[in-house]
Amino acid sequence: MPNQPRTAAILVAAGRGLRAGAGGPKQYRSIGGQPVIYRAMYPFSTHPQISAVQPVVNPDDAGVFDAAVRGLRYTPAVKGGATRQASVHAGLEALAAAKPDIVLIHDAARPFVSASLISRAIDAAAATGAAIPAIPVADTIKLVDGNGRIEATPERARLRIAQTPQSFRFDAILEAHRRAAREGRDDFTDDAALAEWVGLTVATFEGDAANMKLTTPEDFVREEARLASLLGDVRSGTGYDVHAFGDGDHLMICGIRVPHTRGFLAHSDGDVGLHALVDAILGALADGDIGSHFPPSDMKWKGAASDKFLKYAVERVTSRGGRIANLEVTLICERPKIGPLRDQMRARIAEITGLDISRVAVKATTSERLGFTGREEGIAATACATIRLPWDDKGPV
Ligand SMILES: Nc1ccn([C@@H]2O[C@H](COP(=O)(O)OP(=O)(O)OP(=O)(O)O)[C@@H](O)[C@H]2O)c(=O)n1
Ligand SMILES: C[C@](O)(CO)[C@H](O)COP(=O)(O)O
Repeated sequence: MPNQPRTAAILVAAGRGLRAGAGGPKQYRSIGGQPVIYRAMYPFSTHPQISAVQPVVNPDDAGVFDAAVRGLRYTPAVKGGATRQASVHAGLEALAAAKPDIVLIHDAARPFVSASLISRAIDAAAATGAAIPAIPVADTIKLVDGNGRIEATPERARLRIAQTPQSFRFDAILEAHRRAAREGRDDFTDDAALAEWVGLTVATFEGDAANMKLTTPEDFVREEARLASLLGDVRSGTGYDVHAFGDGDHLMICGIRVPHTRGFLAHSDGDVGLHALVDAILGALADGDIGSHFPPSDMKWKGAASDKFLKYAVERVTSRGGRIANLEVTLICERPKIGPLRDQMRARIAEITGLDISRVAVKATTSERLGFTGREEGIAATACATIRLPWDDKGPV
């Protein structure tokens, strides 16, 4: 095994979710405001050790699949089979040409998988060749006959609940699936069972009680309530920007054109208000700053309208499944007078960001004729953004 094994992930999503009741296949239903499959795929798509994410879907779901995972990194989906086992096999065959060293196989119906569980799965496969996440059993389990009479009480301390992502050396699990297909075995409910059948030793590693599979309508009700009760991953960021005045007859401030006796000296349109907001949002995401995303050295941004920058920052939040709770900007200048323009600016920021205007504040102050803003050499702006990400790899704050 190379030092840095190439690791792919298969996301099986071709099931019909019959046990979950009405509402279409459960992986496309919403949980905590996001499609189940988006939550299940996101930690794989963003994991630095996963080189490819291979979804397996039912062709009837192609449209809803595309919409549900928009913005995530994955290779084109392949068609699933009539059973979970057949769907996994289809995913493995799709990866056969790329031949990764390790493959992780995950249920799209397990939306609460974390980055750390994925890392454990990769480490376990690298160390053992075949491993699954497992959690201890809390209740006593009975083995019963067809009439419900107890045949045996297995020793609870040795029982485990099997989860996904299950991780394997790619060539071994592909060969195991091919052999099962050749021999007409299609009854394995997980890949570990199939691996055991071909004689592989399968290890276990620490699973995660939160990484449950959504199977029944009650699972949806319970997990929806749990998510609603969480504060979520709330973050705030601040931004600051300054632009000097030059020649001109108008200024762009907070997305609106303000007639003025001066213009801005700037690479873009010089909209200090929007620039400060972009930095506040990127700050909340710990995702660099406006200069790192739109370098002033890049001629592409010369004279650019700053609403593009703000839209981009908002998309950085929404593509992570997050939402902006509120935006606030304070403009520091003697002139132009911001008060009469305040609501127009709030409306424009709300329009650019898709927020309700009640979540957008525009404030202004002078600097009492002190400093560069007091001397009317330019305008400064500070901003603050609060965002809420739906969950965090390290758990809710
Ligand atoms: N033919 C199938 C059956 C299941 N799966 C996937 O395997 C995972 C675990 O299966 P399960 O929870 O049983 O899902 P369903 O088969 O959809 O559910 P049900 O048995 O209630 O119909 C799910 O992500 C499901 O989409 C699949 O890709 N192809
Ligand atoms: C693979 C699995 O999620 C491990 O617990 C489980 O076996 C899937 O079973 P299902 O019958 O497809 O629900």
